[in-house]
Amino acid sequence: MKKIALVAHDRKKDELVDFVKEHREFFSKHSLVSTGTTGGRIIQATDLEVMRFQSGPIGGDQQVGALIATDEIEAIFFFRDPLTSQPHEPDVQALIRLCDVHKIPVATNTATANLLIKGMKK
Ligand SMILES: O=C(CO)COP(=O)(O)O
Repeated sequence: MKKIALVAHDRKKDELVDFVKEHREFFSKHSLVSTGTTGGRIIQATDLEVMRFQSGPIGGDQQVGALIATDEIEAIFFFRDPLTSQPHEPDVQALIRLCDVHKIPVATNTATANLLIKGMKK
């Protein structure tokens, strides 16, 4: 089974946690991976099983990217903070770029995330 990746910048973590809680049943049927801090928050809030990588700024985004490159990711929910500059912005861009290279659906906000879940349920 391919994996779903869950990633959120600090000011978007509450939104992603709420989103995962709202769609707990859907996410419970998938294999989940996450960057370090985001994954910790989701585990704490939901009891879902999540494989955690390093925190984003120290390589976690690149670890998710590596799974895209090896065709192990089905979709990414990456709630980005568009109003705060990130020290690892090149890693963020690289992750989004790899989604486009490999045609992996990536939802960067709740509106798209809801549509993506609808599409994946079919
Ligand atoms: O920085 C991130 C995505 O770019 C997320 O990393 P954390 O989940 O470790 O905060």
